[in-house]
Amino acid sequence: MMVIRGGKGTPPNSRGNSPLRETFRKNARASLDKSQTFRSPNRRVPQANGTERRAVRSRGNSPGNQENGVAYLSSRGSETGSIERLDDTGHSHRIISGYNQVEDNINVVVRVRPLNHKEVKARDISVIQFPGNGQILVEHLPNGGSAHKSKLFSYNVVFEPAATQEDVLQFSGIKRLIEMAVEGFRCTAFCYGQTGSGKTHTLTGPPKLFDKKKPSYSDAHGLVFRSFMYLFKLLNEKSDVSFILKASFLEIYNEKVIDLLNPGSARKPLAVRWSKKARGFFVENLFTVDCEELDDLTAVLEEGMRNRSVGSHNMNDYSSRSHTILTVHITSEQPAENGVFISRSGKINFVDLAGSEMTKKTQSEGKTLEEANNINKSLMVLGYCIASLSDNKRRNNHIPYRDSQLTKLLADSLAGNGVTLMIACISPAMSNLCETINTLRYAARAKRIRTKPIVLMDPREALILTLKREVGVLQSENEHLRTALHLQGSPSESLGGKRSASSVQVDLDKLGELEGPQLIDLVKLYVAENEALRKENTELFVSREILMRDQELVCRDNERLLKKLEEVNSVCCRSPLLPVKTSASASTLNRSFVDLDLSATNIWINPTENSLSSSMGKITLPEVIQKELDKRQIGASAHRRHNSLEDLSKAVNNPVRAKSSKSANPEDLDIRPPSGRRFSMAKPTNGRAHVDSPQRPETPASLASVYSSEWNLDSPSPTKQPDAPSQRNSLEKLDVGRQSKGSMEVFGSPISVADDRGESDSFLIK
Ligand SMILES: Nc1ncnc2c1ncn2[C@@H]1O[C@H](COP(=O)(O)OP(=O)(O)OP(=O)(O)O)[C@@H](O)[C@H]1O
Repeated sequence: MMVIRGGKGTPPNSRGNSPLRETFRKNARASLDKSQTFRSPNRRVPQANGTERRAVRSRGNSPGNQENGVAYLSSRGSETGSIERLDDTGHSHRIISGYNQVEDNINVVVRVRPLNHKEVKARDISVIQFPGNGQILVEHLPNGGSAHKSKLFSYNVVFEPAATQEDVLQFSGIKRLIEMAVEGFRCTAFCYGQTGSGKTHTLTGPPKLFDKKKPSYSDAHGLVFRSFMYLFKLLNEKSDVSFILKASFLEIYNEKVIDLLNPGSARKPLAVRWSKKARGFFVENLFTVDCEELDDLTAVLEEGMRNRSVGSHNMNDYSSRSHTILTVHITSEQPAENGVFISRSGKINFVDLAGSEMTKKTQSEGKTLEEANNINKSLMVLGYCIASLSDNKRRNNHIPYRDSQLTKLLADSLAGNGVTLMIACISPAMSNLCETINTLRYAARAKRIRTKPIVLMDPREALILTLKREVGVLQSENEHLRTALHLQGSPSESLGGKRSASSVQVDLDKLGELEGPQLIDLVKLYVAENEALRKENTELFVSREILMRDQELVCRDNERLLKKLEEVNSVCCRSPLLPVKTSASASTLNRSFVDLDLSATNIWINPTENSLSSSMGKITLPEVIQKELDKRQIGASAHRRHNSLEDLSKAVNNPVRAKSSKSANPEDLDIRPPSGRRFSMAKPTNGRAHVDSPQRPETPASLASVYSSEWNLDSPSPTKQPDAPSQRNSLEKLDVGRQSKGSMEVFGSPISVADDRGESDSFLIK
């Protein structure tokens, strides 16, 4: 298993000195050095003056993406262009041409192999022309009569017969695919074409390359090995990211999945199953090898190549008799903000499809014929799937992935969240015209398929990241509310003394090493802290709202009393008995809000109890009035109600239902039905809570009539007691019994109050 650990706070050189990393670097460097030998001999052409001229150059409007002076044809850009190579005689030959490509469609490139010895011997001619701009012109198509017609096809990139293996690596778009796999995408590169068209040659190299125990590196090495080297080069550059590589190699032979890394003497087939969790097919018990170094990946490739099924027929002496899939899983861990690591799981599949065969031409018989039939059948299913997926009308209908093992395993690459590159291999020979046209049509259809690439991220870490952000927001919001409400206490208190996730010092270097259970613990900690903060947040909002309501009631009562006083003064006395001045008037209270400058923050702050009580203290109320007020618990309510908040909060924070006998005092709440219409709760009778129906709303106006006593603040003698029964009822309604049972939810969640028979009703607190 390759682990290049990194993280915030760890100096790169200290990581670089780890023996594991040093081994990796040495190997990667050695392997990359070997890559120098891949340089095509005709890449630099000796000049008459003894200098060397670069043999690959761009022409026309080909992309200006220059690397070491070599023009690169981007397969994902919007440019069109071509690349030429100068031959030994100094003549230029175009080797590659490209056309702009639409993002997220399957990227299709075509490689045309040279005429082989057999074809040359048989004086076969090439029917392929290369007009440039990613186009292929196929000539000599039968036109029904004696004349011939031609057909033009367009692809992302076209590799002409002179293109080398290195050119395919550089210009096919495989490099971008590897980069995306490292970024967490699921990528697939697959070769398609008739038998003997050069699929295996393109992916892995010529036959017998892997027959030797220790193959020497050569120009002949195909795309897979070159991709491995590019992958390690990339990983080496990303020193701040840790990577874990794993590889598997399988073949689908006669519809049976065989593990090429662990075939066993009986070559027992493995089952292909559907994973509900991953929503995709997978091969059960497939051997997966941890790969620390490039050599490990190469060993996987060599082992698989040695174990795969190869046969001989008329058109290819080393014909693949199976479809092979080599997969490299790339898991990365990258430090993100707040000491959290982001994990991504990408992969890249290299798929070498067995070639379609015209059994008449290949003269297959017996075992080879059976193989050919299975190959053709599975390719036909693949063809159906591609045709359906490329047709906008049919792509949402049933796609027959389940009809072959191949399509099951390629389903995600074809239509899922992956990124796919198709390399269509064709023969230029006239004798293969029919198969060539079929392959080109196939490829043209595949080009129309759109995929939706997504990055796979570890959900636990994504969750940690989200929770951490949320905790931060809630903490600052709660801090703000606490300051506004003049409340003491730290968030840790609100967690009930529990350890908070934010207090845990996450060691960035060690986070990546955390095992599953430890990560789960961390997530749990964050969830707990998040919940506690939410609770606290709710409590603070409840406190604020209730204090506001209390204040409002006190102000209204005060105003009503003052109004009555004025009336009494004007009716009973010739001259006013008292200067109408109370420090607890609504205007005063409102002024105190202004003084606190809360309008700006839109946060209401309860005027300090001291200021309220001191101002109230200036007023000597008549005893009977004081009694009445005490009875109704007005004035002192702010304090009392504040105390009851604790209970209320407890009730609120307990699961939806909570006994109100201990928790909320409904008197302290302005309770409204869920519709928002306000109504009151009647005083409990015989221990029962009675809930008035919403059809009998109790408005602030009706509450205003509660205090109908007429009194003179200067005069100790009360003039009237509250007497009207309706008013008394209202008063009683206000003074809802503390014994009533109920349950509630605050702010958007219903509160229900149940009597001792279990009947309940729900409310919203505004
Ligand atoms: N671009 C090329 N340059 C030189 N030789 C090539 C090229 N492409 C293919 N060949 C040669 O053609 C022969 C057949 O190629 P290969 O085995 O790769 O075909 P294939 O498409 O994989 O066939 P099958 O489907 O039967 O496995 C091999 O000897 C291979 O080396």
